[in-house]
Amino acid sequence: MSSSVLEVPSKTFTRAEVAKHNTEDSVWFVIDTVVYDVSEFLDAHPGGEAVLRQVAGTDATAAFYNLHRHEVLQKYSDLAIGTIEGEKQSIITPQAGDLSTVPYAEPLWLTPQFKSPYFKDSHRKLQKAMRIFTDKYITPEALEKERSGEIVSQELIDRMSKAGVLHMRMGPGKHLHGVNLLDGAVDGKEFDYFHDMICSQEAVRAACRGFQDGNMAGMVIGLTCVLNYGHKNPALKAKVEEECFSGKKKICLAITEAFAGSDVAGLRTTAKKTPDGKHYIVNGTKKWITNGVFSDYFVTGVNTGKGLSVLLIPRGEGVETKPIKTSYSPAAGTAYITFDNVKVPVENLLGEENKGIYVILSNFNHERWTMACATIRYMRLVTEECLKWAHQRIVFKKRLIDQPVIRQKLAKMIALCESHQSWLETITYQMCNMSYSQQAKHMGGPIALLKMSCTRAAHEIADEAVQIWGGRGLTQTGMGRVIENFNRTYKFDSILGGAEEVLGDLGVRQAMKFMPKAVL
Ligand code: HEM
Repeated sequence: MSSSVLEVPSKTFTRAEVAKHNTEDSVWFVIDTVVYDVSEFLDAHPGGEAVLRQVAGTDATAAFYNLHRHEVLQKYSDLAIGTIEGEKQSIITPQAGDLSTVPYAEPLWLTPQFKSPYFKDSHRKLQKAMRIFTDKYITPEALEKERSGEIVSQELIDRMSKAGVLHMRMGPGKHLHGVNLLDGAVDGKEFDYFHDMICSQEAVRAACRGFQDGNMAGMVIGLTCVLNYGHKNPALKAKVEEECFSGKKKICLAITEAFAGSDVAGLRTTAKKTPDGKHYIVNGTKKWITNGVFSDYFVTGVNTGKGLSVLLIPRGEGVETKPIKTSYSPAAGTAYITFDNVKVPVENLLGEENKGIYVILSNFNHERWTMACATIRYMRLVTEECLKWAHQRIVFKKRLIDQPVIRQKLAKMIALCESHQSWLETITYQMCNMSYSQQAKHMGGPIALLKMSCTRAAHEIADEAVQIWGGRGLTQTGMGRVIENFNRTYKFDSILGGAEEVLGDLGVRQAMKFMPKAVL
């Protein structure tokens, strides 16, 4: 663990010296033994000048932590002028890659006193490397883009490509063989679903749900169809694979329409073959397409007369995308797409004509499981934030944690995190030990039920978290931003990739397939 304290100038002062700086021209105070000179910051302080003047010359530690996140002090470190003589900072400043020391903030397998049968050295190495990568590169950009609504930068995409992060997001497979994954944290041939789970769960810690989808989620669900069903046209498959993994081009999955959400059989976008049989002419619309705004390729569900087919459509004449305003950030690049007489070579058909349902279904389990990984980890992050806040927030002359009603809420949140993570790990273990066809037969139901259950749990956790945080849980900046983001966005996971109700029903119907014929 590399946690440390804030880096501040080495000069020391006595508390008596600090006390003198409570004048019109000079305002100093102490936070965790560090001396701050805010005389030039009074005008710029978002909380106003008066509150800073009220604590001038005193120890403002309790007042500060009642209102700010510790990271504020990292950001404004140039206000620190030294420390109090003979005293030491006690508040930990986390470093990139650190595990949290807050109870229940990490899954059990990452908590030193607990053991797990599932995780090997390569999982632990990957977790560490992925956390450093997320803390250093993903989180700072996520925070900026989530706010501005701009899409992910080419710089970050290039970095993810070079580090093999883009490749790993697609899950285990041949596309990882021979690729250098985070400086050798794991060999591509050994990469299993637990490594995959780690990548999802670490990246979500940036706590920016719109950016999280904007950060190549379209590729995770779209490129898979090309990898699994592009074999009829190996040259095109190789080209698209290379372009997407190198970050040069972006791809998304375009299935959903205004007419048909989870009901993929009801699609109205049509693809009709030209008389010479060389092209399809595509007409129709798509709605809520993640990354559609900036994608170069659209893996598109079309009606080919006798059924559903899937076409790889490059951006070009007749393809138009425009952003849709949703409750999460425009950073997700959510699009409304129109296809207007778009000419697509027949070689761009993925899988068989009229049998596109298999192409789409081929990735459903992985997509839903990935969403469960992320939701469960985001739930834990929210719980961690609540534990920290309850520990430091003082109201009615007591810390929140001293109120039994708050402890009840936290107990429920912790139990939901632990139970869903355990269930996820059990399912992941089965996936690691099954062939693709066994997974298709046995895991569709359990994964559907897991995703349904964790988005219900997310609903409970969002609700309790906002109650614990009050107005801050509804405020996009400052201390409660993680809670606000989660509360505003957890619903995406209960709709995307199959609505809760559809998945619950699927889980039970799948189970009934194995029901013994005998009356029990
Ligand atoms: C070096 C010292 C300080 C810095 C750099 C600082 C910075 C900030 C920043 C960036 C915010 C915006 C909200 C956020 O991002 O969390 C804020 C809000 C605020 N600050 Fe400070 N602050 C400092 C010290 C203090 C102290 C000592 C007090 C009170 C005695 C105080 C009272 C407030 C208040 C009342 C708000 C508004 C909080 C809210 O809207 O919930 N600040 N401060």
